[in-house]
Amino acid sequence: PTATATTTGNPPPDVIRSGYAELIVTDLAASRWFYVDLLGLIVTAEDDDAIYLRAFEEYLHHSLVLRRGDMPALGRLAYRVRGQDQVDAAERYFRGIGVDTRRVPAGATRGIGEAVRITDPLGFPVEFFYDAEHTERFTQRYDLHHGNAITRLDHFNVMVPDVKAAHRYYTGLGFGVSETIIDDEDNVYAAWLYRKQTVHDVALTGGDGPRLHHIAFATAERHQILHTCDVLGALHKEHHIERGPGRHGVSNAFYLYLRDPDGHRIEIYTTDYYTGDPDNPTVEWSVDDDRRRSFWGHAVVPSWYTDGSRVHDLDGRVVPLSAPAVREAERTGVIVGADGFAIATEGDQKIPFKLGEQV
Ligand SMILES: O=C1C=CC(S(=O)(=O)O)=CC1(O)O
Ligand SMILES: [Fe+2]
Repeated sequence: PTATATTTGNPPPDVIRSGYAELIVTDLAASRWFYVDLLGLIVTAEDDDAIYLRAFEEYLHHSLVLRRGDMPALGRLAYRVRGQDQVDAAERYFRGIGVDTRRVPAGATRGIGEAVRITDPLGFPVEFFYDAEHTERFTQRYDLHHGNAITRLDHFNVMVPDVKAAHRYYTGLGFGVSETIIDDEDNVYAAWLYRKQTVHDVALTGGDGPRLHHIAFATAERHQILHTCDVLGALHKEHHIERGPGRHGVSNAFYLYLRDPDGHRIEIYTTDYYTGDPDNPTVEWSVDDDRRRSFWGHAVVPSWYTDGSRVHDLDGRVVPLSAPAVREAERTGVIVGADGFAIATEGDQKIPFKLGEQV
């Protein structure tokens, strides 16, 4: 995929992957239990206000920051670019398209070098960085791995009122499109876009936005996801499981969705597929195909479509929401749109035990 220069001729920054996220949490100790004791992320650094976490294959300072705040929110999504010169390119490109663009000094985020922060055209707080402190990579520290060893950050999923506009924005940054959910009336319900050579670094979910849908981490193998489920059951904390475990249609990944103590959604994800050739084809799913979200046809709980985390602007204020301008086809009469709560049928018979019949 090739990026398109702006009208001022400035090419977009060369993004290599989703780099880190900052989540605002209301109880740092409760969040520490969830992300460190339960999920097994490694603490690179911590102080009274924040915890800096990384996964076992990661050698940069962190891929997740938990920062204490009064209400849960997304503080920032950060993409790593290919070099410090691409931070400069980001500044030129985003000033060129007229969005709020600010350069921050090294250390503005502990462990991260000089970077550029924007409010992107979709309303999200996004940082572009390269320089970052290196730390020990625990890939083979099996003495420290729990049974659910998380290997790395995989992707962001964001909720936007206009998926098509968000799709245009990200393809303009040179992201490839690996998969979409569409209908026969040219509606796009969701899309998955990538810079690294897997299914996505960012996914677009239709709904009121800007909101964060989830942050996803990868494990190496499915059994590590199942171990997290067993641990939650054993601890009688099973209420943290929102959806799954299961197999996705889109991405083909094996998945589990959790809700952290503040309700932020975290996906644990493994075995998607390679997308690195220039002619990698886009997989298009019909919104009527009940295998799209869960390949085995499992119902998707309503909260997975309706809930998301509010986002901060660059000054820490909550960004107001916009609703989808055009309500999707009224197959379900639900404002989330046809991609949620589909009515499953066999021939002309509705299937009573499927979710769409129950909401
Ligand atoms: O990572 C993902 C891959 C697939 C899906 S879906 O539920 O299959 O649409 C959701 C997701 O964006 O979380
Ligand atoms: Fe995901």
